[in-house]
Amino acid sequence: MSVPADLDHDDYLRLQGIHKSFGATEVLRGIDLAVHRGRSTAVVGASGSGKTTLLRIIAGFERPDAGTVTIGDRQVAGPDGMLAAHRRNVGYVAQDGALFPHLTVGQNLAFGLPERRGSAARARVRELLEMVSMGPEYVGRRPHELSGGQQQRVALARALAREPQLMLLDEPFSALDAGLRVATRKAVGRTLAQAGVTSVLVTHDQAEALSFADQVAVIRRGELAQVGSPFVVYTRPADRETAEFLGEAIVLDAWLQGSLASCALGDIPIRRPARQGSVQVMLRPEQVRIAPDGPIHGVVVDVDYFGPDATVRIRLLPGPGTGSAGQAGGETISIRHWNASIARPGTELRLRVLGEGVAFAPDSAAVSGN
Ligand SMILES: Nc1ncnc2c1ncn2[C@@H]1O[C@H](COP(=O)(O)OP(=O)(O)OP(=O)(O)O)[C@@H](O)[C@H]1O
Repeated sequence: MSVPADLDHDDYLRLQGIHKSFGATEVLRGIDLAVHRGRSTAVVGASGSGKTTLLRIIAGFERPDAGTVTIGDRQVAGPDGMLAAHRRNVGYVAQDGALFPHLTVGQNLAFGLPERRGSAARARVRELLEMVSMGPEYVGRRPHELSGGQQQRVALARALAREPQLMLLDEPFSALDAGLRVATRKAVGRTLAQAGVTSVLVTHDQAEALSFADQVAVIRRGELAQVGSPFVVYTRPADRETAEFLGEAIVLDAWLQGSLASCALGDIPIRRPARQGSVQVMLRPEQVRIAPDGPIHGVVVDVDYFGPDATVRIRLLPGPGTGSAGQAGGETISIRHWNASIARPGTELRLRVLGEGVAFAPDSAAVSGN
């Protein structure tokens, strides 16, 4: 198969114009995505948005209706045909790890090796376990004698056994409880980065996507709504739906003049505004701080406490600091604060906004689900 002329040499995986329907359901509608060699991309989206279908197309388990998949310098799916899944040099880790339950850890790992027995195989099994931070004492255990996190790490080690250049991870941490999920995710991320393996993770968990990957691709109804670094997609989301999908957002009506959006939280600087006049301005809750000398006045409506911090709902009051557009206050916003006890309902507070906001078209719809 051909080498595409426009392949960026830093890209190890490139998808161009991928379409896929199942019967009358159009699941993927023109996906373009490039993943740099040795780097990680998280594809994040709501249930049913097409994540798994996309991963299965990259793996070679599904055929795209249109578009091309290029891995390394080889087009593996496109008008010229399909390269079989087992010839793509791709590892795949599913949600449940899918270890063989009747085989030991050592046998599960050896399954992927060209030589399954002998001292070389035993040494390689130990090396693979080491890569996922597990000692040789696990070799003789069966999957049911491991924790969920250990099972997932063995599944990753098994997928690494064939030394794939590309690792595909389909919600591999979602069955783990919160603490284990974070630790396993870190261990897996470190292992893949050290091995120089290019990886694509699909997840519906925004925090997981933002913390795991160098690049985040937000998928919505079969299309990529935005692709960028975790910092950029979180702080400068392309639209309101993306903003609200990726985290909590404060969205207020505003009037944008020059690079200042005037709203109930005062005049908010906007980075490179694309429009002027009537807009909606978006801030992340952590950008609004309680400050005794802050220019914005508000009154606490209620507090939702959950450990490291609390969500404090605040009704904004008209005050000297409110925007020049003449908003009279009355909007309610939710912010985060570490000390729930200073924010009892009815308490008057003063607020300060940090950093820049993002402006969206005024008719931006709120999240509609999928
Ligand atoms: N083999 C198939 N035949 C028919 N429809 C399918 C098939 N595979 C997926 N679909 C449909 O395609 C849509 C996207 O499914 P997909 O599994 O890719 O989504 P997802 O984003 O991974 O969702 P989830 O997070 O729930 O796993 C769904 O509506 C699903 O029902």
